[in-house]
Amino acid sequence: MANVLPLHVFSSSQAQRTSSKPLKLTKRTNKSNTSFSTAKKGLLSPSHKVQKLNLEVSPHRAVSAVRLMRIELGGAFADLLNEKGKGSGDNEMGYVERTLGFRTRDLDDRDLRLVTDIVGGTIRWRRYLDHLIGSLCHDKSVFSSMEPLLLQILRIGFYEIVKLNMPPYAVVDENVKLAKVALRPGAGNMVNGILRKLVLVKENNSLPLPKLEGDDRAQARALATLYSHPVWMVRRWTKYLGQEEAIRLMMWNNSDPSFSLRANSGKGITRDDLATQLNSLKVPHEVSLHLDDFVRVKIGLQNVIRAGLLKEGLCSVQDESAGLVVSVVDPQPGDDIIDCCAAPGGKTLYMASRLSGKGKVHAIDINKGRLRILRETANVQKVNGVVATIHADLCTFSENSLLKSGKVLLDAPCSGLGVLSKRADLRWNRSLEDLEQLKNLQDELLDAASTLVSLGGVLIYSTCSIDPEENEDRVDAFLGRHPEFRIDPVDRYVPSDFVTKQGFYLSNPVKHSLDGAFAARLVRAL
Ligand SMILES: C[S@@+](CC[C@H](N)C(=O)[O-])C[C@H]1O[C@@H](n2cnc3c(N)ncnc32)[C@H](O)[C@@H]1O
Repeated sequence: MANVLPLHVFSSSQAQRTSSKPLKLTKRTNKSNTSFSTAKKGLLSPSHKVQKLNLEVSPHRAVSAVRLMRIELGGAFADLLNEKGKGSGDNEMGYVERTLGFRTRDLDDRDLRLVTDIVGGTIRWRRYLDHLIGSLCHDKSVFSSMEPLLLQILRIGFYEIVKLNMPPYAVVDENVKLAKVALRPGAGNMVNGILRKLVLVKENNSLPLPKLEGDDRAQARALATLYSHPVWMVRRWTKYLGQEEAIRLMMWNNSDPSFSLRANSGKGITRDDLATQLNSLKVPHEVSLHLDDFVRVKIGLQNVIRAGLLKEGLCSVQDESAGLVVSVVDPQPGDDIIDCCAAPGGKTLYMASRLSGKGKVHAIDINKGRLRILRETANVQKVNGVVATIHADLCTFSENSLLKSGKVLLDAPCSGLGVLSKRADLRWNRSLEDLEQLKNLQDELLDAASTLVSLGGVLIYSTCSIDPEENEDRVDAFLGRHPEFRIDPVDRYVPSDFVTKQGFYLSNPVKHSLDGAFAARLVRAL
């Protein structure tokens, strides 16, 4: 980290005496009005002469607490790639300084790993953790009016003790220190009291958790707390999958995600080349059983990012479930493909790499910024010669365009219910109402995309959802409106294990240990 300004090292006792605390945290009443102001302008200004360095607070906890605040306010993402892709340690400490008014020592690799684990885990387990915290506060109003930073510190402590099984008294001490320095001594005392109660009930094996009993509603509420998901998701999955399978799915969503890397054949990189690079970086990996260009990585993605493999376009992070959607499209050299909702380009770029320099992928998207990312990545990955971007609303574009193709992909906006293990915060940002709106949008986009399919051509409809109402039901409804289309079973394109009875592609997180994804091939009559 480039410390260009003189540092003033200070201790927690000094911190408590510091009168110009930059953080003003409002009381938490509900999520939507949660707010906190960042440091006073003076502390942010480049002319500020002294950075306060606190060596007593553990860096990963300070960074985690601030990141959790930012995620709740919508200013950050919880997934590994976003947090690490930015080169991160420096950025993160900058946020700590601007938010809390002090820096800690620089984050090392272990700290960065801990931040990832703690932030991801604390978000996934939020409902469970809040239930425990609320139960151990001496009265309900203490929890409901708790200030946001204090709550985040408690969630971190609870997660470390209950889910990471870290040495409890060290966790108590460290989080008390953080609360004292970042807030005030009284906050430290409160953290101390509640965490110590937790240690006691955990040691006695008497965590105050709900029992799975009563009617369906009561059981759904208990499961939602025990496995930390919104109640509506539990009810939906119980209805579609049964209780046991729903529990397995929630356990998958709460597990540490693994990532797949795609060797970029567009740049002449083979999977063997990628494996050699990973070996030299000491990143353990396994080759994909389903796709020639893919490897799976459980740990060490940080090393891959730091070594610049992504930046140089040698490989991309792409889940095999998304790669298999491209297999369903079956791009061949010389093809002209329309990708209707293309940005940020995961599938466009993989399809482009499979064209071996011949043909074109027309990448349409309504979002200019995401489309710019797609263009830049296509340049880096050296597939820009076969990618043309079109910034447009698919619905108006399809009304006015003469462009038609024998292969049209609609990777529709969806709930993302198949990718909850990677997108830790997504479960809390989705509602049943969103699902209804998305279904209408999916129908509209399907109708629009279908007009771009030439006679005898194929429309591939895909989502990263496992919800039948976004998948099979949308296809059924489409076929009802468009009798000129029929289902083309996907068994020629993906392993039989992924083919549903109706001939669709479905990757099931529990069964395949991949993200959930869906695709249907719909052929237009000649
Ligand atoms: C699921 S994402 C696509 C992901 C992409 N296919 C990939 O593999 O990286 C859905 C995309 O649809 C785009 N979108 C939503 N409504 C649209 C519309 N009316 N016209 C065109 N694009 C739209 C969004 O901007 C978003 O980028």
